Amino acid sequence: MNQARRPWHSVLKLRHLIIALTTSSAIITMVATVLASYKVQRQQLIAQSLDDNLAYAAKLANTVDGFFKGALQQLAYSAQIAASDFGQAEVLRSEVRRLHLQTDSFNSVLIVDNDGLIRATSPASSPMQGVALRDQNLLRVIEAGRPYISPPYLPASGNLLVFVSHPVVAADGRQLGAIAGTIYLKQKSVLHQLLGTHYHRDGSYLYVVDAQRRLLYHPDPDRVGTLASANTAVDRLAHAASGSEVLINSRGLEMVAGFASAPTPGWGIVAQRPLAATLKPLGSLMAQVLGLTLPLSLAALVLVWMFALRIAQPLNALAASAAGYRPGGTDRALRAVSSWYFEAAQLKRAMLLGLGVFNGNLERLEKDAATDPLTGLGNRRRFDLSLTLLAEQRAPFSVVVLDIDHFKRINDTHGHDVGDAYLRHLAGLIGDSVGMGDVACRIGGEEFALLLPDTDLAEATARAEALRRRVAEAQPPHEQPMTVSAGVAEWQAGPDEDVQATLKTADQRLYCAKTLGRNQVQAA
Ligand SMILES: Nc1nc2c(ncn2[C@@H]2O[C@H](COP(=O)(O)OP(=O)(O)OP(=O)(O)O)[C@@H](O)[C@H]2O)c(=O)[nH]1
Repeated sequence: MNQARRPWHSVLKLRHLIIALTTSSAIITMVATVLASYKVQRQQLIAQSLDDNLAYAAKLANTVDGFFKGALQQLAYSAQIAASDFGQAEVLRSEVRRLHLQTDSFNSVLIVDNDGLIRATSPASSPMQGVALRDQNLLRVIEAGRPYISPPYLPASGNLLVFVSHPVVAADGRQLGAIAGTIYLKQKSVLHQLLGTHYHRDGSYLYVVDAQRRLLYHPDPDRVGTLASANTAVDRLAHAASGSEVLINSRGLEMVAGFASAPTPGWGIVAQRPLAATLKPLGSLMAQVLGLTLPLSLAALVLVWMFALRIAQPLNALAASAAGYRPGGTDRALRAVSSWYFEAAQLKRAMLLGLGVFNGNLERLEKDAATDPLTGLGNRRRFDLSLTLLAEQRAPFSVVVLDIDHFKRINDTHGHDVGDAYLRHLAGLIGDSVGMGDVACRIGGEEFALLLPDTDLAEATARAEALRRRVAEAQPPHEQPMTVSAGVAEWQAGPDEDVQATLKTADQRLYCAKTLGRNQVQAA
């Protein structure tokens, strides 16, 4: 079936609007809170991880730096001993052995003379014993003429290593050679003890680079000795800076990195943790935030809903009253509306005021519709209605029909206006003669009628006679005297009683009064 669509304003109610408004504002507030909280928590987790990694990198850099300072002091001490007896092979061998075994700083120790010839090694089994250094990098141990830490070097043995060396200087200041300790980069060495096996299951790791960006330590052994991929941490370490930042590593992963440099070897240490691992607790943190926010938001929403409904209630009731007018009912319904706040109270007051005016107008219209404008008495309509009403109530009554005698003459002689004055004059006398409950009407041109409830024929005739006499005796509005004739009839409730027949009887008796000479009352 094709139903006509209702206009939106007849479907959309204030209650719906308020609920929609409050619900959407509650949802927006909650989403904004959760988003803001997510952002703050994320920033805090990253900041915390940056701080942790920087602190860790700085601690390790400090340890590494301390180690190299100590190692150089040990080499300086051994260099002094070696210088005092540089020609004594046994002294040199015993010193390198002591340094190697006592300090545990180096994987091997060797003394080399100015010609590059290795004079003593520990362990003694080292294949380098007696060999002449040919490699330019190694020759720098001698050429440096100062404490020196070499770049990574891959000797024939295949053990990637760095040299830490100190010149051996005679008492007269001549350099005799150098003493050097090796630190293996790929095999177990002091470096691994210092840095520990820094490995977390969450993907955190650290690596060490030298000033030329070569990797000296890395969880992936294949990368040790190669150049570190370019990133800002490595760039800044090349300038001996320290700091922390989020960067992308060689595998394209976002990492939260802290970095610090160890100035003695000129190395940099980077400790980093995957951003994803850093942000892992975010899920449970957000669940906590939601767990706290959601019940509060829902409780606030329910409260706002309830309050909104209370606000809408009087307006709903006022709107319902305005939707249809029921005489008396609308007025009662409006008065019953509990308008508990200013605007609703004002609206109710205005509606009651409007309804009062409307009811007044209605009453006046009804009255006007049943009133004769010339005399102010009831008109034919009022007379007929009253007649019907009395008959319906089965209450006995009498009817008197009155007519001005020779009224045409008054009109013809003095004019219509004077005629009207006579009509008003008679209406005044009739009005004075009726009591409570009686109905006096002008039912035709110069014809009047009285309905007298609970009045029998005799009493009605007496009252008609009294009225006739008053009219005859009263001072007329103009020089011509005025008399009236009247016919009286009585109505009693009964199976055949017809009010129209009673009226007709009264009319006939009036006609009779006219024919019998006028100025008289006929009741039979
Ligand atoms: N001034 C005035 N005259 C009216 C009005 N209505 C009716 N008439 C006049 O009333 C007169 C009635 O005349 P008739 O019915 O002949 O009766 P009458 O002259 O009173 O004579 P009887 O009734 O036989 O005594 C007419 O001249 C009407 O014009 C009215 O509202 N005002």
